[in-house]
Amino acid sequence: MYDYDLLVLGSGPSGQKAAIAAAKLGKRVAIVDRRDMLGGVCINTGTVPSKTLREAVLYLTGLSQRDLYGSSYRVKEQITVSDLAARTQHVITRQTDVIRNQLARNHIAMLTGTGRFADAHAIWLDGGTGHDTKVSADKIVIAAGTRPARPDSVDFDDRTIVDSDGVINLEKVPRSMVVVGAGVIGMEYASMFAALGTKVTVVERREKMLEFCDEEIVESLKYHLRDLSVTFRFGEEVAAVERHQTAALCILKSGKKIAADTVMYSAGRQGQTDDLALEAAGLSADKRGRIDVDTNYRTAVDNIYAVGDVIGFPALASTSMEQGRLAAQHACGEPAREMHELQPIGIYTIPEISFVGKTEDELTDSATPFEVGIARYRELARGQIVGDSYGMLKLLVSPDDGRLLGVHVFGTAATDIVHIGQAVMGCGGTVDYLVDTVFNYPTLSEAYKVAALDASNKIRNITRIDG
Ligand SMILES: Cc1cc2nc3c(=O)[nH]c(=O)nc-3n(C[C@H](O)[C@H](O)[C@H](O)COP(=O)(O)OP(=O)(O)OC[C@H]3O[C@@H](n4cnc5c(N)ncnc54)[C@H](O)[C@@H]3O)c2cc1C
Ligand SMILES: NC(=O)c1ccc[n+]([C@@H]2O[C@H](COP(=O)([O-])OP(=O)(O)OC[C@H]3O[C@@H](n4cnc5c(N)ncnc54)[C@H](O)[C@@H]3O)[C@@H](O)[C@H]2O)c1
Repeated sequence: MYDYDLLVLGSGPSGQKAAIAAAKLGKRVAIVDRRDMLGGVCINTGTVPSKTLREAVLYLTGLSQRDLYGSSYRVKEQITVSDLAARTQHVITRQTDVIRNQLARNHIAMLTGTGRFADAHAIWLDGGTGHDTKVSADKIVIAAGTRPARPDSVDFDDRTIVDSDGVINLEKVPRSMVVVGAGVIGMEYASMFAALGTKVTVVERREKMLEFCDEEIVESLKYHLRDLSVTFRFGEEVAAVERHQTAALCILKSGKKIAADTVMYSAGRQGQTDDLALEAAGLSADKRGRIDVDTNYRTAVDNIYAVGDVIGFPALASTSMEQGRLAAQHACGEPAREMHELQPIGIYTIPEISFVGKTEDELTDSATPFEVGIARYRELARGQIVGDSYGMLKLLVSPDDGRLLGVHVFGTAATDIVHIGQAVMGCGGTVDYLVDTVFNYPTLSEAYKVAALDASNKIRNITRIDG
């Protein structure tokens, strides 16, 4: 008899949902995580702190209100790190309490410490007492997540040269900053610091950034960030980052050197599998620490599952939660439907970006005909009311049957309103539904109707000409 029916390694979004799903099926469940890491990277160093920091930045700088009150409008003149940290700490504490409560009321045992495999049905729990405890389970779910990649060529000191974990603990708002890597993490933090008045330089190895997004929207983002004095260096690779007395020095392969108060290295992440003694369970990870799974999130060993960032793409809190739930259902022999293929992407840059479905480039590459319908926030009453003159919603519509092929949103509440398009697409709706629907007025959601009318008008014009 095992100690538990299901044991989860890691309490991030995927681990929590796996544990709760199994508990709801009446299983005896335990979840293991290190002290002070309840909620995982998501709550403690990643999603939640970064999104809270963004809200604090937007509020205190008054940036989103400047269209209405003038370019010098600010809520607070000198914004300090403690102004920003206060809000972040408050939200982390509250969210951790919520998670602790949810786990407790589902009778999930919380085991504190680092787990490593003893064999395929047991782990050693190192609680820091000097005496490891063996805990066994019928099924084990690995939800160990990732940590920032830290190459040897970068002289991290967690003060002037930081990764995305360290950036939330900076002692002061830097006057200048180099962001290495224009991925999602890099661009979200570049936006926040630029809004705070830091002179930001972004160095990116590729010629373009956020290539999976709509190109027009990425162009708009670059325009806005340049307006906040961000410099982009595309097609440039950082070879090394050195710490000096007064500043950090970023050395590019091209020979350029960039000095800055702070360097944030955000060029990828590494699966947290090196502490897991995977070989004791008959498992292994790839060189980026990721574990292979099948469509049911089962690893090469039948009773062991892996979910969340540790299995790689798309590595989002949103998808991780679903993976955890589905893995637990499968492990407990409970039938479940597959995750819906339509998954939204939300990027909390300033302004924010969100989309679902295909991009124009993808449709063009696959020779799929489409028409574009656009709504600009500045032409919506709500856009004027909230002072967003740059936002836009773009619908990509099939001229053959009116199906929505993609929805792309830029600006205020993009990450929320994208779900309207996702629901219509997911239910097989067409552009006609949006044309015929009455939306609350004044709202940003009304953009759907405006864009749908735009696309329908264009399709009708072509049909008239084409016969
Ligand atoms: C700066 C940043 C911003 C982000 N923003 C967003 C966003 O806006 N939206 C979004 O959807 N996603 C975002 N993400 C991604 C999101 O945070 C991750 O996808 C999500 O946290 C992954 O969840 P997970 O369940 O894999 O576990 P994680 O949250 O990675 O947590 C893993 C947990 O496992 C524990 N663990 C590891 N090894 C062991 C062991 N041996 N024993 C015990 N415990 C162990 C760790 O301590 C940790 O608590 C962001 C990430 C970062 C870094
Ligand atoms: N809003 C969100 O959903 C959100 C927010 C943050 C993070 N995340 C997730 O976190 C994960 C990690 O994000 P990330 O941004 O760290 O990784 P990433 O791999 O997406 O981006 C890293 C970037 O750094 C560049 N790069 C690598 N080495 C370089 C070098 N030496 N010099 C210059 N450029 C270099 C790469 O070309 C790449 O564009 C992603 O999977 C992302 O989905 C999601």
